[in-house]
Amino acid sequence: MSEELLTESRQTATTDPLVDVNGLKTYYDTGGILGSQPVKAVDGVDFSIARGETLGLVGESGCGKTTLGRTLVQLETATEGEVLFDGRDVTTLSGSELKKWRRDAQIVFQDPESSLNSRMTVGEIIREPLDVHDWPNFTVAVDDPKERSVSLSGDGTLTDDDQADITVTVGDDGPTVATREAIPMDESAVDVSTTERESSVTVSLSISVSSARLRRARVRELLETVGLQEEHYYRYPHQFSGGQRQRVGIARALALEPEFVVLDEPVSALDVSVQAKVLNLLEDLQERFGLTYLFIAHDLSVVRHICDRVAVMYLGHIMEIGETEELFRNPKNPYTYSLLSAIPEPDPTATSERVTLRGTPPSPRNPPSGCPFSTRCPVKIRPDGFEDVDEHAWEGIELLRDILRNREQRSVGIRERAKRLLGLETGFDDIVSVVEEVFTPESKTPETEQPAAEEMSDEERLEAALSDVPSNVRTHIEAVIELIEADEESQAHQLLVEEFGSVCGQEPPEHHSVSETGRMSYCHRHCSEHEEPEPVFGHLFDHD
Ligand SMILES: Nc1ncnc2c1ncn2[C@@H]1O[C@H](COP(=O)(O)OP(=O)(O)OP(=O)(O)O)[C@@H](O)[C@H]1O
Repeated sequence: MSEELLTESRQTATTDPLVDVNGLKTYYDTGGILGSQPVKAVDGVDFSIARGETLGLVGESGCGKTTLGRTLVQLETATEGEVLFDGRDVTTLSGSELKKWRRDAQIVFQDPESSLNSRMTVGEIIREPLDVHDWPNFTVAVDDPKERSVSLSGDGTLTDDDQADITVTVGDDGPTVATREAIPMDESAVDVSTTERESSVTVSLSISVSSARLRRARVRELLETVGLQEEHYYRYPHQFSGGQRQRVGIARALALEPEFVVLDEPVSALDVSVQAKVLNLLEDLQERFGLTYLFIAHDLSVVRHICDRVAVMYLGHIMEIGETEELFRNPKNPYTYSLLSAIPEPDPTATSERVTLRGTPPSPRNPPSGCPFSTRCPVKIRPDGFEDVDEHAWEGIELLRDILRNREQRSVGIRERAKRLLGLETGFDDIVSVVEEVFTPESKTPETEQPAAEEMSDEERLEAALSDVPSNVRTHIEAVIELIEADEESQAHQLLVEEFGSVCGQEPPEHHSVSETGRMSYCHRHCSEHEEPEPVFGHLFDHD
């Protein structure tokens, strides 16, 4: 497709949303006893997916991708917010209305091994949704050029939907019948007659083929559609390879002709050689049936290849969302940048700097206040007066604060928390050891320069660790140490927040438009007063 055409089709796509998500939250364990916090798996997201578009959803493990995908197809109940599907909020549907809508939105799971019932044949697996939904419903549309009132007798249900299973056209030479392509039924299986009056017409319909037979025929067609063979109908999942099993999962998802499909890591469990084939199949199916996809993935190169736009998720929030190529080439959000910088650069002469994120994301039970990424952000805004503190000392402050922040884990000792956060195997005996670990200048770490720690007093060890830390920082770190030694951990944390905190840890950011194509980024750095990023990370925002 030429560049121009691509742009044009994408512009058309974004003006016609099929799925429109507003303020969506999905929390788990909301009825927690003893005041325990819910898991805020999805914590207020807004985005839309255009008809025919593939939106990628990426982010570290546990950031809420699967929960978001499952909430969109109503396999999880939204705690708050709405999911508009063709303009209708599906979070409020229940009973038969919900069942009817489920046909339109399906999901393909990551692991075809565990998502397919091993005791059912492949045919039964694909047929199951058809049975559950009593497919086909034999909806009948009547096209009468004289536009008289129409009634139906015999088989079928009258509809004015242009996607009716059977269309009867009333004509001077008698009625003619057309069946929809997805119904594997010959027109000759429908016996139709009409009784016409001046202002009304009655259509009598008799269908001579059983639903069971049609379902079997539909399954055979679906097998072929996904690149399997008719004779696979009676085989069991264990007789197939991983790629074939995923094709079965895809056929099952397509059985009811959905408009929207959540693909939850559809190729992650497959051999690399098979991945491309399944991805090609998904692309072909999208084109053939006009499908809209939410494509959840870990593998960013796959996302870059297959998605029109990408949403980057962190701790239940969408940090950045926009057109794929633009976002990959020039990420605007510090988290997107960090995530992308972890991909090995194909061009060895490329100069962009890698950002290694420390530790793992915070728990969604206890997310940070302010920006969700604030505890790990490489370009977090500093408060006035500390702009010149060197990176190493500032990183020490952030680490110390993070160790103390995790109130949820208060039962876990400071030593253990430090160990988990820093990913170090060596233990920490006390706060002095922690301060030593996080603040000791790198130039002083070789053992030859220092007497062994056990030969030094605590004062000497702290002196060595904080020797390069500027006095305006050091005063506060010493106060923190005193508070921790007095068992006043939460006060120590409070002190760090008050002295070294900034807007990033205090207020949630806004979503800022960061490109002409409408890409959005959730970061305080886009506010005019904070636009000047620190020189060390200047390249993050100076990339065009
Ligand atoms: N049924 C559940 N009950 C309680 N917590 C849950 C449940 N399902 C998921 N979670 C939690 O919600 C958070 C988001 O999980 P989710 O599976 O949506 O993330 P993810 O980004 O899809 O992760 P992965 O990439 O590993 O699949 C995690 O902290 C997870 O432990």
